[in-house]
Amino acid sequence: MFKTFSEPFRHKFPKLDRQQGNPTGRKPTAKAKDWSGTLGRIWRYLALRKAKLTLVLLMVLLSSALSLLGPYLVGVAVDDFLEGGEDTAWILFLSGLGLSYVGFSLTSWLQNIWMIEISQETVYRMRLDLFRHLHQLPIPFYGKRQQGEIMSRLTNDIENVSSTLNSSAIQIFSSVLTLVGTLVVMLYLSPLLTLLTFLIVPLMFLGMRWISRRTGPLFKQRQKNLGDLNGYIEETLSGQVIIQAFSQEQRVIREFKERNVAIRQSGFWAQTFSGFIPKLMNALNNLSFAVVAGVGGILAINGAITVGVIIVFVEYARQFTRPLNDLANQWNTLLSAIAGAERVFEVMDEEVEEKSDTDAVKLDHVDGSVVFSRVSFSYDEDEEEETLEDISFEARPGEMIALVGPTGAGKTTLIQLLSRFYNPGQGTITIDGRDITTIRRESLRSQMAFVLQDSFLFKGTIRENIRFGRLDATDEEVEAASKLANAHSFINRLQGGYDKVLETGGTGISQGQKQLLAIARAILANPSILVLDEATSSIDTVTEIKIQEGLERLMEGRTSFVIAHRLNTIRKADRILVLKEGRLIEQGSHDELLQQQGFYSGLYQGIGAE
Ligand SMILES: Nc1ncnc2c1ncn2[C@@H]1O[C@H](COP(=O)(O)OP(=O)(O)OP(=O)(O)O)[C@@H](O)[C@H]1O
Repeated sequence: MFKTFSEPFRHKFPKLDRQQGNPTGRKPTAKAKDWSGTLGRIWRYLALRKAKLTLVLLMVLLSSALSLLGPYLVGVAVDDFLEGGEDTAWILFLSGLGLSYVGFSLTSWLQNIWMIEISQETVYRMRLDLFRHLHQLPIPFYGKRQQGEIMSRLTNDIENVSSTLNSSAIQIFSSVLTLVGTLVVMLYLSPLLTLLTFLIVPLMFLGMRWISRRTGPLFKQRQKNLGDLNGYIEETLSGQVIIQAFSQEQRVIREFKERNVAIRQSGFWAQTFSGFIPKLMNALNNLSFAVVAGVGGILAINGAITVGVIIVFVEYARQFTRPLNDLANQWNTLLSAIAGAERVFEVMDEEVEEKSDTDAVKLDHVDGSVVFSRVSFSYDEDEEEETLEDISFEARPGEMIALVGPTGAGKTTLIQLLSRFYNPGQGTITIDGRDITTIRRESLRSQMAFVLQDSFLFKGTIRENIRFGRLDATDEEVEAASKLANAHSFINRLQGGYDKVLETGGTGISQGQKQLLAIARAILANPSILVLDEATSSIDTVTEIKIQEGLERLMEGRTSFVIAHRLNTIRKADRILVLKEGRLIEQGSHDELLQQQGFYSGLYQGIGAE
């Protein structure tokens, strides 16, 4: 597990936008782009509640049968009346009709509540699977996407699936059943009138196909636009301070508008096209009604059928087109839910960080000797220039290694390779003589801790935030670590002390205090290897001295890699690695490097002159 995680570190990742290659060298996974595949996967979730689903299907079957019974009874009654049947038949007919309606309501109600239960369970599992999966994805994945966009998949898209399952799925099924049932009875009553009613089916089919070909991509586009907008909102809300500091409010609003307009447009066209469906169905309905009534009338006059049959038929013809109507209406919801589900499965198909190669080992303890041999790496496989080129060095247990070099030289990249966020293109990195690709990531990272410029703090008490370093630490251990980190006195001065609740990101406490907490966290974690990113921003001298002291205690006996900006730190380092344009151009102690009169000594004059 990670000990600390920081904003500056995370900000490195968006650079991946430019990356077309595959950072981990793994094969990209095939994405679910097909309907049947997506439906099949939704089905697998539904199938987990097979028993309930069977009950629902039973209710649908019953309610569909009962909905067919009503009109049939009306027809029988009309013929009976015209033929001057017995008075008591009315009582039977009325009670039959009443029972069929009550039964219909009851079965519909039951199928509804059971289906709600199934669909809630389904999306509950989907949400959980997606969330779990998100936490196994490699860091480069997050560099390629905005957080808000990912959140949109967890919320909007899953919600879409849920509401469709609640309403549409059952309706579609019951529509299909009613259709089949109606058809059978219609054929039995009059094959000719059935054939006439059927004439509208090809028209409906063609109309629907025309419309859904247009709405499908539009719904998908709308979901995508919604994701973009969410991403943008998340980004601008978390970047409020910078936005206001640079007076960029207007630009942000303008960019928001562009995204908002995109949603309006895709939403408008999707809704407009889908709005044609009920209109088309209505027109075709009326047409079929007129044909059946007209031809039926002629047949009745000629004595080919009874009036009762015409009444039943007209009712069935409507009943026949109603499920078709419902199907057409639910089609849109279904399309948009499939688009949502596809986006959810797309993330689930992202390959997780290899959990462990079969022969990868778990390390309980490492001494902390780190060796880079001839390591080269490029974020973009197609790029000729490598980000790191032929890097070799050794860090012995407990040594402090300073990484220096101009911006963009590759210091952070080197750390990312050491923590296995990326794998080297060439060469090997070993810890205690073991190639890190043969060590389980989790166990590798549990030997490391990071103290970065702006360590991330979660919403929770100060105690919980420090305990993040080691979850089973006692209160005494948390306080002891805080004392060593020089954080104890400032924590005690805060209202609530260790129980003060911090907001996400640690708003309410200063940069320096955040760093002291990060140091306490790292001390508690007791790692063998430390990564420190020295603060570049100015911190008041008193806090800075406290931080330095805390860091020194933390570094004692651990192999430390410090992205160093301060002369003080650099001078104390056992070895300084000087990076320039991805190459390790010099290494040695401060004095050795000065004697070489090379790049470092030039850099030193610069730092010294500051
Ligand atoms: N995730 C990424 N995707 C693509 N390129 C990246 C990524 N991260 C860094 N780079 C590029 O790799 C090079 C080295 O970057 P790196 O962040 O390692 O430099 P650095 O020495 O840590 O710089 P700084 O001192 O400014 O933090 C830079 O050219 C940078 O643009």
